[in-house]
Amino acid sequence: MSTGAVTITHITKTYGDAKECITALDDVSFGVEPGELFGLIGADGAGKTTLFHILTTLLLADKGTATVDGYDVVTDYQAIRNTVGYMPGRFSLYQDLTVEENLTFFATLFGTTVKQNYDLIKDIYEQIEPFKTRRAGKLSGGMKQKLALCCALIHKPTVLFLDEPTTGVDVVSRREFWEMLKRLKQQGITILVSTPYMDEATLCERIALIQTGKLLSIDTPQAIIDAYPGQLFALKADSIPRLLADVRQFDSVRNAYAFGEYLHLVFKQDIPQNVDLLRAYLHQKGHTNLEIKPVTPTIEDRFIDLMANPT
Ligand SMILES: Nc1ncnc2c1ncn2[C@@H]1O[C@H](COP(=O)(O)OP(=O)(O)OP(=O)(O)O)[C@@H](O)[C@H]1O
Repeated sequence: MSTGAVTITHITKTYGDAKECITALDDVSFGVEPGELFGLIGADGAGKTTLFHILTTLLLADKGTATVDGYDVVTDYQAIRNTVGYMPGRFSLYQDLTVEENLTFFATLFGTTVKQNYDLIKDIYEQIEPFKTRRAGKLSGGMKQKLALCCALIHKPTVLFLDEPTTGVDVVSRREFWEMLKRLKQQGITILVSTPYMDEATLCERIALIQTGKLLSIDTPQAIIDAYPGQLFALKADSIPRLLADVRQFDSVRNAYAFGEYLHLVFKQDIPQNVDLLRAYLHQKGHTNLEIKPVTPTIEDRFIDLMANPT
């Protein structure tokens, strides 16, 4: 038996046939510790759902092995189905059943009752209880999300998989949702959460950055930021689109991209003359109200850099 809450070893998964083959996961290996709040961060199509489907035994990998709570995803799939909680990206709820009917249904599926495990969901359920006779299909996005989380928790799972739980949910509900995850973590539940939102990455203890089936980096959010190579600069001028086109032509620039109201830019090599030379070049190109300043990178900057220069 493996000791990690989740172990993934050389998992590869392709879809399609020899003529048109998509590699959704390409030799992915990593582990999640018991009780960890772990984030899988990647854009649409990165392979997050495929990995969750393999770990929740809904899909077989082509190659590699994986365990959840010590159980093998192939040979012990029944044990895994009883011990994990899974909140799929698209809502798993029965739209025609009411809030309480959905919850009772999921409890019954797992041979338990709402009463038996109410303690675990109490905080979350209390927020939707006033609407308990409302059909799930008539709930707001944030309320659906809370009900789906209650349904995924009602059998007291040891490992919880949440696939893009905050996609399409308003900012306040997103924040509340992450508060709920922290409280669940305090109860010892291992949580794997996938998200395309970079700001949510920093709320996890460790994260894996994934792009087109490949793991780009795995560490704590701070360590991933600290590994940013070189000094990052933010710059702006009166015409941002023209500024971007011009800096991309400048020989010593390694990467430049739009970031909020600024451009972010990193040089190929950090030398003291960089900024003066760039400023002179941009003045000569006719840019006005030019501002260039050093900034601290975010997870998103690191992700962009890793995507452009995978190691
Ligand atoms: N059943 C399928 N048949 C063919 N290709 C698939 C299938 N499911 C996923 N893919 C492809 O595999 C790749 C990974 O998809 P996956 O859904 O795992 O990514 P994701 O990170 O979860 O993104 P999303 O948020 O868009 O679901 C994508 O290129 C996707 O188009």
